[in-house]
Amino acid sequence: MSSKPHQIIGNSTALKATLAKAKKVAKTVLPVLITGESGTGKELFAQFIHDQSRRAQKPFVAVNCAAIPAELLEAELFGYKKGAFSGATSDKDGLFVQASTGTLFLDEIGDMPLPLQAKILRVLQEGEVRPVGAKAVQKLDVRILSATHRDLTQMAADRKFREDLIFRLKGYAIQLPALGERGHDIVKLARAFLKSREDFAGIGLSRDAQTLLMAYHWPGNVRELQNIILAAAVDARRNIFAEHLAEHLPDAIDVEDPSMSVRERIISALQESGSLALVDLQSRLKTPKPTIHRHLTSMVAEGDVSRSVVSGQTLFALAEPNVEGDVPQLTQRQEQAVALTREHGRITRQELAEALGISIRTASRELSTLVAVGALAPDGQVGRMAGYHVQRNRLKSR
Ligand SMILES: Nc1ncnc2c1ncn2[C@@H]1O[C@H](COP(=O)(O)OP(=O)(O)OP(=O)(O)O)[C@@H](O)[C@H]1O
Repeated sequence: MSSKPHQIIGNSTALKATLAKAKKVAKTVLPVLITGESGTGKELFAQFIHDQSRRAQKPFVAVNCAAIPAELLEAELFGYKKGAFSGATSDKDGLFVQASTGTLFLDEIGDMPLPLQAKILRVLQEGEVRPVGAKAVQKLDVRILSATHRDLTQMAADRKFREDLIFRLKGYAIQLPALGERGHDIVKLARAFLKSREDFAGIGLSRDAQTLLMAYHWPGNVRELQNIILAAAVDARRNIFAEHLAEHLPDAIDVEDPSMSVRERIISALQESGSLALVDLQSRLKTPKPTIHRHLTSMVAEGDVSRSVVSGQTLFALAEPNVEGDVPQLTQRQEQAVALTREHGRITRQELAEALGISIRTASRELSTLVAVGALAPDGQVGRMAGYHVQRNRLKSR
């Protein structure tokens, strides 16, 4: 339970842009369709739009269309008259009427059965509802918000969702970013979840736990983060460490080396495969496409990665290492790293971090850069055991 209900946590660029849209549309009575992966906060945003609207003091009624059996959904939404069916022992207002003058939030709208879609369309078009078994219609004044994690346009193409209903629902569209696109919000959210719980008061997040949180791809988004943080907090004493989290993470991550950043994982995937398309990188790294794309764009700009189009498909590969005569400018620290590697014959991230007095994450980054410029070569081992040696004849000292 959150101490501040409906507070939307995060100040990443992606989240702020979405919040700004939500605030603007809240001032109107346009229907809003909120899309985004499961657990990204669609219901929270719906509540936020209502709270920011002129209807804030009026009812906010939410219904999960996927949770109510199809045969009950109609009566639930439109209400019914006594005797309309067996079990209808008295008149009952439907959710449309209960939300009157306020907001009705149709969650998981993509799961609404087709016959009911037609009825909803009629209600939205005509602004009136007829309870099951009633002769008369009731006028409505309801603002409609809806949400789905499904691709309604694709569903319409597959004839599973009515296109005309999409137009009615989508007066304005808000697409929520996946958690993996929200950068440091992940740690902010994790802290907020711990703080909001009396039973976990005082439990902190160690550095390695934060690094792991940032490195994980969060297929279940904020809901998954919340579950995992709270489960890890049960095992922790004062601080949550990476191993507490790792125990509860369902998907593979290089837990041995949580400092492996998206860039490092891109480099390692390209080292293994030669060249890959964006979609291959996405499935290997289990990281959202926009995140990988953002990194790839700057890696191409920095000359670490090359881009080519083969049979209409864009492929990415590690850029050719520098050859003699085209000597990259290394920083002093990078030169020290090369010298240390030469001295030891082979070096790991941990050894480099210790020798230079830097964090493992920074050491990893420096090693990746040195691999990308052709100064060092990896020895093929993974995680904490990964070692690097000097790439002979590739680099001249400055
Ligand atoms: N930015 C945020 N700040 C604080 N809490 C958040 C945020 N985003 C999501 N949450 C919390 O994460 C949980 C999941 O959010 P919510 O139920 O709104 O997601 P959803 O997108 O509607 O999921 P689904 O599609 O599975 O129904 C909720 O407990 C919600 O309060």
